[in-house]
Amino acid sequence: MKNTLIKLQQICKGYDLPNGTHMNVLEDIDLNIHEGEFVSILGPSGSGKSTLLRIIAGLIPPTRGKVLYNGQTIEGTNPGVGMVFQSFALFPWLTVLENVKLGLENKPWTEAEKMRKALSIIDMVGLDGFEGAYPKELSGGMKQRVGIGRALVMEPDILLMDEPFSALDVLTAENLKRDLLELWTEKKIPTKAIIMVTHSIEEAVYMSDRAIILSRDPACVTADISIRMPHWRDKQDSAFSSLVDRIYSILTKKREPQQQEHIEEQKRKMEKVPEVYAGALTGFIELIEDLGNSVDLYKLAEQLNLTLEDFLPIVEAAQMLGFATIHHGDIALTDTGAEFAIARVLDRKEIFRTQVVTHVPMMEKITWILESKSNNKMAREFFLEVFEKHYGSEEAEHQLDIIIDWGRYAELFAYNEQAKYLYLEQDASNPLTDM
Ligand SMILES: Nc1ncnc2c1ncn2[C@@H]1O[C@H](COP(=O)(O)OP(=O)(O)OP(=O)(O)O)[C@@H](O)[C@H]1O
Repeated sequence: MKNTLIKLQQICKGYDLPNGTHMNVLEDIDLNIHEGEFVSILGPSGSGKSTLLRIIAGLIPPTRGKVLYNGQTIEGTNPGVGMVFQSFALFPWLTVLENVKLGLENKPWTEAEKMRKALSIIDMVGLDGFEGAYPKELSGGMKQRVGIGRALVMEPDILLMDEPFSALDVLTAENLKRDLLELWTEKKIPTKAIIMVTHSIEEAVYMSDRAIILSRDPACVTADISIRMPHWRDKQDSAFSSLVDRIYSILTKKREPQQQEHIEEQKRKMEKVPEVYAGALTGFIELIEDLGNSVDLYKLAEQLNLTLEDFLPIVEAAQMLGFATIHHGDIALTDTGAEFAIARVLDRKEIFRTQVVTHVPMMEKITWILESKSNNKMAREFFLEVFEKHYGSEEAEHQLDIIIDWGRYAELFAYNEQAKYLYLEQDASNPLTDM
């Protein structure tokens, strides 16, 4: 059995929001990372992937639970990790060499030793000749090479990477992935394990030995998948694409049929809606219909040139509203979805209305409130305050925008953009009546 480098024991993390409520982000995460593993962490946007990585790094403490590194509980920053950030996080006033050497500040090595190690790592990450350059003189890919060099120069046992390639263009990212993988697989670096947060399933399957998949609200580990193909992996290979499909299915898995109490609980909790406007959803359903009603999600995302982050909410919304189902990585329209795709505008709105009222409990509450008011109107601010109590202020704005968009498309209510209030359609003839 391989040595366990990192052990997460029942990690929970929550945040107190400014309005006095509490949001649980991570719940009871148990995870062991072993020597020799390259592990990817995948999950929907906002699920808590970065939070988990920061807890492993000791940059933020868990609310409950423990992180052990080599069997020792971590208090404060984890001495065994080096971290690479999506945004590179370089100091613009320092040269490449100075940025890299920064990682060595706390190492008990002589200045000459630090210099030797820094120059050697700069060479290894492909920046030989750029030691004296400043970040503004470098391309994005080169900046991230500095970011990786700064983490690796510390000779950390564990390299943590938070979406290290997502700020780079595709070719640059591919190039850097190959170079990093070469350092890792050919053991040119003493790193014992790598943990990478990514939105790209393909990247995870290409690079890592294990994919950990998180759910959302709060995040739990829903799957832990071994990736046993030897390097270098061929993305065209059927084993490669079937694994990508499998992970896609897990990430887009429709919720299991729920117990009545659970449904009631979700209603109370005001389940979040995916952040997708009705127009985008409609276009997506039309596209599936044009492609023959059923299509491989992974290939579709690739063809549309969308990242998982862009794509998942659309798929989630289509499932949530009963327009589509996912099976083995393929998305297929339901009968309602197929009917919606070819319906005329007014029929389409009616179908959308039925689906939204059935599947989004919040819609019924909003229309009920508007009906109950004698002037059939209510300020956006009122709903925002209610939403803030549940989601926090930033999320509340997004959620309300989507709910308003869906409600307007379904013609359940209208919205006055200038005066910022919701009102029932029959009031549309006189939208400026006093509130
Ligand atoms: N300091 C904080 N205070 C309050 N909420 C926070 C804080 N940091 C993160 N969050 C919230 O915690 C949740 C998880 O955030 P996190 O960045 O870990 O998710 P993620 O999966 O990495 O997201 P993404 O895929 O979009 O990068 C989000 O809802 C975020 O708004």
